[in-house]
Amino acid sequence: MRTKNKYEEAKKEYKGLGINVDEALAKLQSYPVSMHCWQGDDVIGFDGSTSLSGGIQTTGNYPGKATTPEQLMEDMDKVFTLVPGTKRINLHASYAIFEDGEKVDRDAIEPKHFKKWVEFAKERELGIDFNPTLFSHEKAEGLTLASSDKDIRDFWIRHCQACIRISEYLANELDTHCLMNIWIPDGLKDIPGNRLSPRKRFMESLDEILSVSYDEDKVLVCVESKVFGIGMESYTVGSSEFTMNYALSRGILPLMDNGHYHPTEVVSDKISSMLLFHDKIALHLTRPVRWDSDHVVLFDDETKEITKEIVRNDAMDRIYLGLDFFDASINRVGAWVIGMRNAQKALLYALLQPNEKLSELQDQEDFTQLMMIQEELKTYPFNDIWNYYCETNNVPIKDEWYQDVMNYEQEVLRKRD
Ligand SMILES: C[C@H](O)[C@H](O)[C@@H](O)C(=O)CO
Ligand SMILES: [Mn+2]
Repeated sequence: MRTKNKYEEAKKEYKGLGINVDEALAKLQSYPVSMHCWQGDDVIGFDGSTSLSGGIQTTGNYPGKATTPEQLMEDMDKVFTLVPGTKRINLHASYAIFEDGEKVDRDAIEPKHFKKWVEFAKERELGIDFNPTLFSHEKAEGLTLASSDKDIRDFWIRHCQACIRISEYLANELDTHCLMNIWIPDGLKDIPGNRLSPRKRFMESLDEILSVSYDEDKVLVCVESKVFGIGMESYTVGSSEFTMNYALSRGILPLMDNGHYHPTEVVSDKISSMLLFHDKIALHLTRPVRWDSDHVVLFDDETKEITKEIVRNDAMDRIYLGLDFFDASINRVGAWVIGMRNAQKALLYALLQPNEKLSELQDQEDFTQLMMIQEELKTYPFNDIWNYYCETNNVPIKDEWYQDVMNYEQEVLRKRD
């Protein structure tokens, strides 16, 4: 093996800090990261919508976007050959696959519309996570689950109930849980005349959605908060306080997306508080640049701080991690690979921290040593461990994946346009 000698040397250095590298790698290997399908086609889906709404936006026009389920699956397969670790996939309801000219509206989708995804996942031993799609639809031009129009509310309630049935089907077929995340884009551009009523309607709609019977061990329903969206700058119905209180009071999971808070707030600082009150929580890993821009996840400080919180709080079995970005300005497969590899890298970085020692130093108020160790660790031979992990996972080391993506672009993506 090309990476073995350097790995053995690096292991000795980490051992000096009391870190068991083999144990860290074993933990990393089994921790699933859920890969969002929507990076591959700019959040468009296959159910007929042609433009993205809901106050989120993809920018860029890089060639080669997937426009069919087959193309999207082909691109995801390419990514899987280049990313180590255990993966799940995360689908939106708008990625339903209709066959033989059939087409139903979102409130009538059924498990059979996801049969091809189940086949795809089974062949690759992947779990599937799921999301109702309450945007990019004529009935989502105003509010959805919080609408003052009962017909609109009822349509989206039926949609979310259908999604619970589909999530249960996915969980049963794949013999693993399905995380079902509800995010609504409901909000107002300008100062509201009434903040309470839409939130009350949202609460009642959610209660009605959750009134269907389903296996709560298999379908993990969560609600994702947000602070603002494009065109909803002044008020979002599903605010952080709303979703936290709703999730806690109804025994479902809160989902925190690190693009969904005020710019100086960080999700890494929220995780420990949430863990004290919730058995399980979910995260969307993204990169907000000045706003919820959904840039590709990097190996940056906040990504590392988030993964450190997952690991050091001994919460790898309590925190469900998924990615959420969409960049159409660069090669979309490359974007996925970079984001997924960085999520894995950040988890590894977190697993290679002397957490007990750091905690002791904090309690002893030895802040100089605490800072010193954290800084010195930044130049430890982390890369030698990462390369070994990639090689043992049969995926390229270092930048060697890049040429593969470029060849794929020439041979597959550019032939699509
Ligand atoms: C497409 C996703 O569901 C969406 O990005 C949501 O999770 C979100 O973060 C909206 O800002
Ligand atoms: Mn999100």
